[in-house]
Amino acid sequence: MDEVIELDIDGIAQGGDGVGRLGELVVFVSGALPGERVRALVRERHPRFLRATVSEVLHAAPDRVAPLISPGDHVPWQHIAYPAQVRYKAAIVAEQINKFLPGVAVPIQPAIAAPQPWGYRNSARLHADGAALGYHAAGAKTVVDLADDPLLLPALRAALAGLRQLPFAGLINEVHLRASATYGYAAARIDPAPGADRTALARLAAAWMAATPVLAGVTLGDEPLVGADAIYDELGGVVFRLSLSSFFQVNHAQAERMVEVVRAALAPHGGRLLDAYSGVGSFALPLAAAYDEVVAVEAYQPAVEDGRQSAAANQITNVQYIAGAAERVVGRLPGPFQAAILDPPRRGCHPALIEAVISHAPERIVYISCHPGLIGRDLAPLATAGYHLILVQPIDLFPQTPHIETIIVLQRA
Ligand SMILES: C[S@@+](CC[C@H](N)C(=O)[O-])C[C@H]1O[C@@H](n2cnc3c(N)ncnc32)[C@H](O)[C@@H]1O
Repeated sequence: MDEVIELDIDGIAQGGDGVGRLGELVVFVSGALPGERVRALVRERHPRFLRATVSEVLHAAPDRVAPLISPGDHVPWQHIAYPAQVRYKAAIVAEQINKFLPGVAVPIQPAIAAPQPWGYRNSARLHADGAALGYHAAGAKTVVDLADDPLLLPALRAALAGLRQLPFAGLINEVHLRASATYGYAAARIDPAPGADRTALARLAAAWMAATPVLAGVTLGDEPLVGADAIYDELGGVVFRLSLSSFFQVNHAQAERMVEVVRAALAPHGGRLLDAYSGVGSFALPLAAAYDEVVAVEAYQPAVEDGRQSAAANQITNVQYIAGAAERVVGRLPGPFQAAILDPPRRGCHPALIEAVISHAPERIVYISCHPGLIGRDLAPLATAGYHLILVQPIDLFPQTPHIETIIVLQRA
């Protein structure tokens, strides 16, 4: 029989679960908030901790609000009032840094709240299963059919509604939607179902575009199918060309704030800037005018192509893009660099990349994290090499979810 426990919640963990205790055991309870007493269903038992899911809230915290979408697995913090989400995120970052770098002073600022806690996402990855179209259920491969998603920008909600009217069953496996926040339109990439006929896919794409005036094009994987195969958006005063698979921050308003924070953190500018894990150049291109030269290193070739085309279209001539793994490329670059930006994917920086950056001895380093649990691991060698933290700035790019973005500025001693 399923085990039900009753406990008080007094903390919140990296990953988003409420935290309580049952005797000697720590219990991570999804859907629970600090200050609550809950009944919870045990999902996993480990020697020192349990994982459980709230089944009944016996005493609700003042921060609890009614969820907007059901079941809403992709918005696991929608039961938390938005100001509290922002507070919890800064607290999680501070706790994670203290845990991994004990004794290091952490100059943490309050998290920068998003101007729009809903209706901000400029991209979505939807899965199709027969006539169902939506996100995967939490921790499973089953597709939860999704009539609408208020987390998305209006152009993407229109694209989703347009596709749902059409006979897509058996033709598509996945759909990646990307919107231009600045210009208010969208494009889509279809990953076909096995054996789907290309002509039928082209007909579906054309019908989808006819039903959705804001949809400018549909690609089949990376190949053009009907209409546009990229979108254009602005960031930091630069017009970017974006293929449908290149990385671009999902929250445009907060990406603008990130560029501002990074620009201010690196002042005084001048000399050479290294932008490692640069993507299309979201920092490299807006900051180019402040440096003699910027070297942008990115492993994903389509993002490098987008970056080069964007640089040319904006008449930016002092940014050099290098396609390759940062951990192999950066150590071989000629120095010196006065400043470096490190913005790795969720798995954090490769240790060889950190060593290579240290060898270039930049005066200032901006490290951008989307995984607070790895900040301590990545910063430890920098701290040992004499860099100290001068700013820790969480910024909320992902309202309604426990994901946390943090900009960390380090200065060479
Ligand atoms: C979090 S994104 C940041 C992109 C960019 N700074 C931005 O804000 O748009 C991480 C980027 O690192 C790239 N990447 C992943 N592994 C890499 C590696 N080993 N070397 C270089 N780039 C890598 C990804 O393709 C992605 O574009």
